[in-house]
Amino acid sequence: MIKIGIVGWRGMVGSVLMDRMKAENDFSGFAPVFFSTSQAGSAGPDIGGGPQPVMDANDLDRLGDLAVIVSCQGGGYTERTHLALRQKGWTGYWIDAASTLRMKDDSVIVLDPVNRHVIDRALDDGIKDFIGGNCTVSLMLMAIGGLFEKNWVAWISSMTYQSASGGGANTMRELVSQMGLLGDGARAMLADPASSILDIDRQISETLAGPDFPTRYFGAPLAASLIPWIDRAMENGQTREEWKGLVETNKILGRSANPIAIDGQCVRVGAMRCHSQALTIKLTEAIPLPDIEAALASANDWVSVVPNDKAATLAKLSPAAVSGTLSIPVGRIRKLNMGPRYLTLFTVGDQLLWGAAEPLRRVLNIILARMDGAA
Ligand SMILES: NC(=O)C1=CN([C@@H]2O[C@H](COP(=O)(O)OP(=O)(O)OC[C@H]3O[C@@H](n4cnc5c(N)ncnc54)[C@H](OP(=O)(O)O)[C@@H]3O)[C@@H](O)[C@H]2O)C=CC1
Ligand SMILES: N[C@@H](CC(=O)OP(=O)(O)O)C(=O)O
Repeated sequence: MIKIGIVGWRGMVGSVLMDRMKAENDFSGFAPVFFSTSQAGSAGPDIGGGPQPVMDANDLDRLGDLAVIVSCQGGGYTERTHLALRQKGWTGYWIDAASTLRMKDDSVIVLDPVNRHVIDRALDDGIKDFIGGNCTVSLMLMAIGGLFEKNWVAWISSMTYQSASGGGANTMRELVSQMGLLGDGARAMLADPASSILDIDRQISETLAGPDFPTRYFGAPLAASLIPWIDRAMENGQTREEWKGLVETNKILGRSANPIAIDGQCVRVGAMRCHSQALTIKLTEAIPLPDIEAALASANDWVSVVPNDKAATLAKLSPAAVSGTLSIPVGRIRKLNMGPRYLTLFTVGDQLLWGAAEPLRRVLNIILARMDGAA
């Protein structure tokens, strides 16, 4: 059986990946070898039949013995390990969640429901590095891939509402701690129906500004607030998260030489693990709304069009409705006052599933099928 190394299975993306691989029975097709930078020798995950042994993720000789390595370990590990393995002559497939290798010429950003043709061509060409895309970009493409397929997109402006999970496990914990403190501070007044809403509001503001309010990971309150900054600064005034929108989207679509303009503002909000985004799209033609909805809905098995009414929107188009699922609802679809070529829509997706883990397990299966076929 083909030996596949899995590094980073303990982390947040890795845990979601493990859950999905178990749910889809992926482990029946190969022999997994689990690695950790800190837990070598301890009992590893149970994929049926008891805990698996855990190997040292810094052991290049053992890694070099594998046909495929899947890493959800982080960019630092990729930097340390990928090049060192390649320099030792390792020619296996490297599948990674980290952004480190995404924009390299000899890597492909994977999102097979959207760019299966790019992945297949890369495999034909002998490419060996297959990297998951930025979560916001992947979720946007899952939502509006149908418009790109038709070549109806002239440009996009995206305004995002990104969840705490994008910052990692500690930021999710910090958001919940912040919410808890706010609730605790206001509890007595909330229990008294005669209390003044302005007193409650004052109490919330005091708690937010208090010295004990936990902001170590976000650097600012997120609960009862938001943070219009994600990732580090670029020289042109964008954040790096905003920069990824254009470069990664066009690379995924295989059109970096003739890019579609994409820009906007990326904002962290108090959702747990679903990113939402409002898109303004300039269409190449004045396409009628029913045609647009049909193209969106038929692009892949996970996207669905939500009718533009209040009941459907509240029921289906929110992080609370989507969290933990592979669904990609697209709603609030309408033409803007600016004219018939200006479209707006709103979409939500789980950033740990389609935004991180799912494209990785799917490209692993694509690669395994190729290797099987070649054997
Ligand atoms: N979070 C996200 O939304 C997304 C993340 N990514 C990328 O995926 C990579 C991994 O991200 P993420 O999963 O958030 O990272 P985590 O910090 O959750 O996990 C990374 C590694 O940290 C180590 N670790 C240390 N302490 C613990 C602990 N208490 N519990 C679990 N693991 C621990 C584990 O490695 P070890 O076993 O070696 O100690 C683990 O594999 C990053 O490159 C990130 O940029 C990509 C898309 C989305
Ligand atoms: N930057 C994303 C999460 C992430 O890990 O992105 P990337 O894989 O591009 O570094 C967010 O904060 O929501």
